[in-house]
Amino acid sequence: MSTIWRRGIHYLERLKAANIPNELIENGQNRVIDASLTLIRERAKLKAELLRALGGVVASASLLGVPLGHNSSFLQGPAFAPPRIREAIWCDSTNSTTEEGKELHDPRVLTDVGDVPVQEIRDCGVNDDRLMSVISDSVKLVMEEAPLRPLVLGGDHSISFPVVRAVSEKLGGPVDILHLDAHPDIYHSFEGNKYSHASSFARIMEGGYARRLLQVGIRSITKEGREQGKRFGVEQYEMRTFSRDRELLENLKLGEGVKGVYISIDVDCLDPAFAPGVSHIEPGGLTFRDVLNILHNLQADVVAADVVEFNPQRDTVDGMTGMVAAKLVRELAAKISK
Ligand SMILES: NC(=[NH2+])NCCC[C@H](N)C(=O)O
Ligand SMILES: [Mn+2]
Ligand SMILES: [Mn+2]
Repeated sequence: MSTIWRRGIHYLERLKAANIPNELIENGQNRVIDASLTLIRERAKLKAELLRALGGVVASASLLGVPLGHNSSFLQGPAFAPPRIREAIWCDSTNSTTEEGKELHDPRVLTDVGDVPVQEIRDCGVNDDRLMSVISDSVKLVMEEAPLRPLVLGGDHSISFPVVRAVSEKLGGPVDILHLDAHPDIYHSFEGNKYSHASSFARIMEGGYARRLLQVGIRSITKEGREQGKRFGVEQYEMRTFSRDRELLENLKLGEGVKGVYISIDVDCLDPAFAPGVSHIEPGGLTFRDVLNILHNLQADVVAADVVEFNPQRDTVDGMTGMVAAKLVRELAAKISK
């Protein structure tokens, strides 16, 4: 697949070459984007009205799918993840109770506002600057509706930048970020793409959207990854020292003195034995229980979270990684809601 196709500009170029007036193109793009935001806004409003009528809910997780895969440097399958994750969340092979006893069918724990229609928007020739703004705006629409808090389903990891930007702008200050990943995703730009999934945390740190960034599960890091980490004061916990760091990571307290805590889980933080359905297979990772121990013991006010990089096109036939991603989402919903 050509880079041009992946960046989604070919369609616009073709329309322009055919002498279609800019105004006509832009007007259509605006209408499609407005319609997309309207659907998310109205669903968020409805869910929040119901919760406020119930009363006594401080925070409730609300799913927002961002089916975007074109900023991946390798495979684009993560664009197909959100519906697979939803399907696995409600799969009858399990039940709707989280490990610590929260009930997922209870809207005070989890609701859903649907997906940002990424493909439909790109099909109108919308570029990535604008698309990233639409993602940020969608996240803000969810946060607008207390007690909803966004629980975002990726998508490749590029989506964390517009999501964290929105969270920080909406809350009016930086957050602390717990980022679980095999990779630091902090290249200044990757293959010339500043929105690459391998650069999202460079954009987040440059923007001043995070005070602390803790990266856990790291085992594929280049010289630039380490240098950028130092430059931005990132706390990088590498797998090669995990047995030593475990104690600390399983007793984290984050977010004091800032607006809250954001959790970003790249499914490839897990060892491929636990999660083979990812684009970037990187042996030597965390066990599923390592991740849950870190999450369950974390002391934090989690204001939003994402689960990214699940690639259904690389999953086993029984959808094992879909269940893994779904369980991460379920446990994050439990962590967020209160
Ligand atoms: N979000 C991700 N899965 N990023 C993977 C980035 C892989 C990239 N080749 C690197 O060297 O870091
Ligand atoms: Mn990543
Ligand atoms: Mn990764």
